[in-house]
Amino acid sequence: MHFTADTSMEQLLLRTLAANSLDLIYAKDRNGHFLFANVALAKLFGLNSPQDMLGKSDFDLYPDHLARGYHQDDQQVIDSGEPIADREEQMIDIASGEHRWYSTTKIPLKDVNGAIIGLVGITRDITASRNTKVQTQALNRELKGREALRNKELEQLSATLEKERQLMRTLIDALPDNIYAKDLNSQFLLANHSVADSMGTTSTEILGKDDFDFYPAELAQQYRDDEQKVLTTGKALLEREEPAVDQTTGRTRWLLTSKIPFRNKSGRIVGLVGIGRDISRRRLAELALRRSEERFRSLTELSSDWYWEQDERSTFTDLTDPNGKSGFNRKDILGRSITQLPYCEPLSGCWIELEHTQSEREPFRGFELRCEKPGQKPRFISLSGMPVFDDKQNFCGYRGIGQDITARRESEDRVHFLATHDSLTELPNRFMFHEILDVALKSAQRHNRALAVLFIDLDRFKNINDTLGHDAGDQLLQVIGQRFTQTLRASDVVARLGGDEFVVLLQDIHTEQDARIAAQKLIAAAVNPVIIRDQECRVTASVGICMYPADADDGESLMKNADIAMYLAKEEGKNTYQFYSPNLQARSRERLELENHLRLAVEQDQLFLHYQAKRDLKTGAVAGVEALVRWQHPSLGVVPPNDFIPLAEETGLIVLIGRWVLKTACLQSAHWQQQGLLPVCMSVNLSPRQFYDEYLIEDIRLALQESGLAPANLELEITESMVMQNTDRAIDILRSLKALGVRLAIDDFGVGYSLLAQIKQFPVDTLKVDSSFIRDIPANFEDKAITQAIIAMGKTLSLTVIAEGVETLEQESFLREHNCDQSQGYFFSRPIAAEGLEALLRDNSTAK
Ligand SMILES: Nc1nc2c(ncn2[C@@H]2O[C@@H]3COP(=O)(O)O[C@H]4[C@@H](O)[C@H](n5cnc6c(=O)[nH]c(N)nc65)O[C@@H]4COP(=O)(O)O[C@H]3[C@H]2O)c(=O)[nH]1
Repeated sequence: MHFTADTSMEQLLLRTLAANSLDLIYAKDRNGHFLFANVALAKLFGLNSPQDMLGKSDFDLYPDHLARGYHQDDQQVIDSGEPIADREEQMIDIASGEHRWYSTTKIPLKDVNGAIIGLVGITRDITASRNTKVQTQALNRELKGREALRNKELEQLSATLEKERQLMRTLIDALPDNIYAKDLNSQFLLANHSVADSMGTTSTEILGKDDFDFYPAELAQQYRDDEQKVLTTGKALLEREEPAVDQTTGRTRWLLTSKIPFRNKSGRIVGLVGIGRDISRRRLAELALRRSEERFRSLTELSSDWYWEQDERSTFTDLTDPNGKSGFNRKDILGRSITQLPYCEPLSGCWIELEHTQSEREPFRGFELRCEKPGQKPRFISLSGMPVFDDKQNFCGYRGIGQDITARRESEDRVHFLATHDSLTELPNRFMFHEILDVALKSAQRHNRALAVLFIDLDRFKNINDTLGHDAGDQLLQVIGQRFTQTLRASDVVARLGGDEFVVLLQDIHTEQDARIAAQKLIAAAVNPVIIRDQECRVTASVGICMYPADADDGESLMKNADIAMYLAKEEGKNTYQFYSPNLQARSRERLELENHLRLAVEQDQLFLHYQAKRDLKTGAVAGVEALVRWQHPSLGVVPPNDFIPLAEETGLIVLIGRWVLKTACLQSAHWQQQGLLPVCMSVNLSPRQFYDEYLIEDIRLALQESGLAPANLELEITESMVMQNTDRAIDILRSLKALGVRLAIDDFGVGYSLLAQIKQFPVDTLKVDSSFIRDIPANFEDKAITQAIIAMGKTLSLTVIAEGVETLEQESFLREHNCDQSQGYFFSRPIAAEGLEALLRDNSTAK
């Protein structure tokens, strides 16, 4: 079927549209022959008019393979009655030969009955849009691909970020430091476990809160102020040490805190990051260290110690000496070793020993040095040091302390001095003397030289000690000790053995004569008076000499033999010297035996009394009786008092003997009275020791009490010398005795040359003229004059005067003539036993 010219308006419009359409518009019959084609289609085939298309099929226009395809599509539309819409397909532009894309819609062409008579097709050149579409699709595809990629990347990134976030979180939570972030209001944006734990909360709960929610206000305010400063100034706060209170334990911890501002992209500060490291331990350690250092410093300041350090060459590198006790300036010692210390020398050991110790890197303790700077007192220091090693055990040097031990050393020297010297005289003591003697003996042996030991005992020293008191005695010993030392040569040694005993070592001597001269000098030195408390005190010295090697060849024997010789000198009358000789030893032994026997004598009642009567020169009657002690020695027979009283006095046994005499004499006198005899005064001798014995008064009181004797019938005889030494003390004792009611007599008067004025002070009743003045009467004019004077003096003082040792009628006549009150002596009566005297007393009683 063809379209005709008389189609309606509508057809016209369609034709116009179709003719002008750029799309290819066509209609085909059921066989595929074109019923209609518009201009655009005709142009496609290079035909001038669409009319040229009519009746043709695609096989006429297209290559077969294309035509077949189109034909199939056509048939499909015709057969199925279903249109093909917008089928895109590529077609060749026949005119240009180029491939172009078309979108084809084929719709079944129906007649008025609805029967399909062909098809209508519209094909639009969509090459451009297709290309655009393809491009767009490609672009989209690419975009999609990219998006997918990006999404993948984003996913990966986010996974990575999450991982990192987790990692970071784990990390910051695992860190022991406080890590947190805060916003501009100091509110927490982030906080790790450490922060949360210290605040007693959780990392989540903390968010949005600030320090005021957890800390005391003052502390929180301090934090806030710091943070605001960081946030406003933009300056980080770095490593500030600050306290923090642990909210769980309440414990104050110390944190080393840094707060750093952080900014957004535009550089504006939006918050801060904080890191706080717990430095409590470090601080405690520092505190402990500081305290330890302070302690060390204050102890160093307090102590007399100083502290030093040395390098590996053992030279000083440091000196801590806050009190300047070392006596060294730093510059004096830095760079020097101990052996190079100025003005110092070793005391203990020697430099080599110390150097060896230090080279062996061994510790040393108490290495003592003597330091003596010119013109200064020597100082003593002690150094102790320990080697110092580093972690790898490499030797780094020494460190140690120093101590000024001058005081200790001086006191040690003092102790040594005291141990070896007599504290009173400061002379060497017995111990020291033995040491010196041993050394001297060895030297004498080696050099074949002689030496001498002189034993000195002061005569009458005990008397002075007893009468003047111990202080005076001590003073005397000091003076005599000094004199002895000054008298001898520097090489000689004077020592004090104790009491009044001195010993001298003469070293450089050749003969006995040298020792003799020394002994004479010593005796002369002792004899010079010593003024003590304004009183002249005199002692003499008895010296015993023992020579090495002649008399002994060891120290002990030398001392012993010199002692024996000294006793001989005493026996020889004192104030003299005596050389040792072997027979002296026998005498000394005898003396020792006597002493032992005397002791036994007291215990075994070997002592007894003789009594000597005194005559009243006016009446001729017995005026009194003197008790005189005797010793009935088991083998020697009766020993006279002059043979044992001095020994008893020396050994102190006299006190016991005297007590016994007192008691016995009082009992005897009382006994005579009980026998009906007239009471006579009983005289008893007191020895110096006894006189000054602290129990004397008590002894007398007891003797009187036990015997019942009236005190007035007891007279105590004391010698002139006993009271003249320490008159004050003697007067005191005499007064105490007088207070007992007893009589007192001065015996042996005249030999001591006492002055009348002195005698006046003593509360005595009787003066006994010494027998030495009587002995040569009437021949000796002088003795007569002295006796006369003594009697006169006694009478002036209203004292009873009695003469001793009256042996002849002439003597007694002389005494009576010169108003002497009484006489005592062999002329009237010898000392006799109690029984004999009892008879005399009886006669005396009957005569009255
Ligand atoms: N040649 C001579 N001698 C005469 C004569 N008349 C008396 N005698 C002796 O002279 C001494 C007198 O005693 P004395 O001067 O106190 O001297 C006493 C006295 O100092 C002391 N003595 C005696 N008995 C004691 C005593 O009990 N205690 C103390 N402490 N000393 C005593 O011993 C010294 C000597 O005593 P005796 O040997 O008993 O010696 C006695 C006596 O026997 C005489 O006419 N011619």
